[in-house]
Amino acid sequence: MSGDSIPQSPAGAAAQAGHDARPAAPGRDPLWRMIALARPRSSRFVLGVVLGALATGSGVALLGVAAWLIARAAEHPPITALSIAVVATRALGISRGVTRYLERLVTHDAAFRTLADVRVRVYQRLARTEPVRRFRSGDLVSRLVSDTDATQDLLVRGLTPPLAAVLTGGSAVVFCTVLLVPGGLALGAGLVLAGLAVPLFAAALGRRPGQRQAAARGELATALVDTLYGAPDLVAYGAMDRAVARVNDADEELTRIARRDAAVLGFGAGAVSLITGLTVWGTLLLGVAAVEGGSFSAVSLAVLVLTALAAFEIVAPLPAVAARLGSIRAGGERLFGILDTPPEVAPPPEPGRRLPSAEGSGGTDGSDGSDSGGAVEGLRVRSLSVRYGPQEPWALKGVDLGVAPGSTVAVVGPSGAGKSTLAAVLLRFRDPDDGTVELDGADITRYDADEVRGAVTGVPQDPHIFASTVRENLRLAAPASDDDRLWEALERVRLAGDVRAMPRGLDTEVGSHGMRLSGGMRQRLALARALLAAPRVLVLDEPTAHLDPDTRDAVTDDLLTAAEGYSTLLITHDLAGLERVDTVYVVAEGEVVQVGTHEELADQDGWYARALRV
Ligand SMILES: Nc1ncnc2c1ncn2[C@@H]1O[C@H](COP(=O)(O)OP(=O)(O)OP(=O)(O)O)[C@@H](O)[C@H]1O
Repeated sequence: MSGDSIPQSPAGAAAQAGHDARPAAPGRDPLWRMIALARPRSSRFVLGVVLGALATGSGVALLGVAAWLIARAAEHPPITALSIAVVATRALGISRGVTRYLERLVTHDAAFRTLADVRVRVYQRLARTEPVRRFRSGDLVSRLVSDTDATQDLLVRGLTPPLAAVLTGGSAVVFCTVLLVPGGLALGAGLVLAGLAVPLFAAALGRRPGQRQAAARGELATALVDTLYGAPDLVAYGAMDRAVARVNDADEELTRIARRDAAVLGFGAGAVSLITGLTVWGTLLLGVAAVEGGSFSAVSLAVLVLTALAAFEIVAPLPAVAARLGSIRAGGERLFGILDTPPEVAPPPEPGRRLPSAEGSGGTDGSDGSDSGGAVEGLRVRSLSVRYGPQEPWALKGVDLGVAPGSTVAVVGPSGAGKSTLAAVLLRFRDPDDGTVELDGADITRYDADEVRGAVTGVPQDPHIFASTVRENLRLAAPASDDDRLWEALERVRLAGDVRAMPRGLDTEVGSHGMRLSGGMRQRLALARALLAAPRVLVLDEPTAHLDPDTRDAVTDDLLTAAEGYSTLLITHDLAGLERVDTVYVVAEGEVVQVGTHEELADQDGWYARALRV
């Protein structure tokens, strides 16, 4: 069959399309998309804007009333003429504090709740693994922490204060215009300049450094994580100085950006102060002229000028917020870089559907029968073809193989033959482009990845051992397991003796990445963990790839002994121990080229016999 002529199954085509797409670019500005994340809490944010407007409005009104009170008091009126203003001053002073407190409470509460939703979405996306493999670890941490926090920054500082400023600023302008039209217009012009023109300019100035800031933070985190985790190798190869220099470079870049950021902030604050001064002077001069003309009272002049002065307090924080929009937008882009990462496996047609039980061998799940008709027990791979992109060569081409219940099957072949691709399909990390994989008669692409991984599990080439105790590493697979079950699993993989000899037994800390264990012990621990999950099929993907030749044979032997009774698929390029497996499939360039027992293949002319002789 010509590789390119293999037709694609719907699931494969969907996954292919998803895989080939770069992180989806929905075309909308990340700032709007971040604001849209807050939609479920929109009523709280609206309440926050109203409270913010009341707080700033109280502040402006307080100064206006205070100005009236002082100016009117200078005319020595009867005390009753001042009593309402005295009460109003007290009331406004209290309401300013109370509404400000409530505004902070409501908007922060809404922002933190939104942030919690966003973090859950990001973690759920990461749990589907594609982003974890696509991004470097330090960069990923930076995306998880700082870039997710950018959403909070936008919602708390970038959303409610400008909207509250529009409400209060507009009211102040209307009030001042009612007092004195030229004064109100001057205030309006000043507020537009300070609250709109300066922030827009600050946003334009801050856009470039802001964009670079998020990436620079990611670069610094990546350089740090690489240096810390790679320290032994860096020291061994004398490359530590270069790694530290990379960290320094990233740090200097971040400092340069912070300096530029500070300059933009300084410009914004200075420009607002200048405009405030000029506008207040302008209203004062216009007011004085009106007083001299006899059309305006001296008391109103005091109110006009102090109201104008107070109104600028509303817009003063806006340039700083605007200057940060560049880095917030860049943080949003990086955040959506994770959320938009396309899935490598298509979602099943009926999410949440359970795999039919092994005893039922298909047909018990109420399916339409297409994945249970003529069901065979165990794992069955039929005409499986996979490639990593429409232009890529086929990694697997029309592969057929089966693992009967309780049997052990090995897939062997040279590097690049497609063995790991097969493991990825079986564990539902990739979809077939053509063909099917059936577990006890059920097509695995019709089930959620988690459901499939509960039934097909195993030991990857480089299993992750968590920086915790032996017990916790084991209980990851079966949290309810008691110690007897854990010891049973350890006995089975021949690790119990080693763990008993450890100072704290099951409570021994194994170190980061299991560094306090030998390579063989790590593989055994990973297999014990897989056995505790009680899978229907065990997939051992090159379980001894990282071990030295002496340990390799013993570990393979022990793993095969431990896996006895399970349906086991051993993927390996190492032929040691294969006399113990029931069937060996030889894969080369994505195709099955030989099938048989070890003895049969050893007698045949072919890759297997040649590899045995090496
Ligand atoms: N993520 C990927 N993107 C593109 N091509 C890939 C990817 N992973 C594997 N391939 C290609 O698919 C083919 C099969 O690779 P695979 O890793 O499955 O082989 P393998 O037999 O497991 O090799 P090894 O023993 O060296 O791991 C190779 O040509 C490889 O270059």
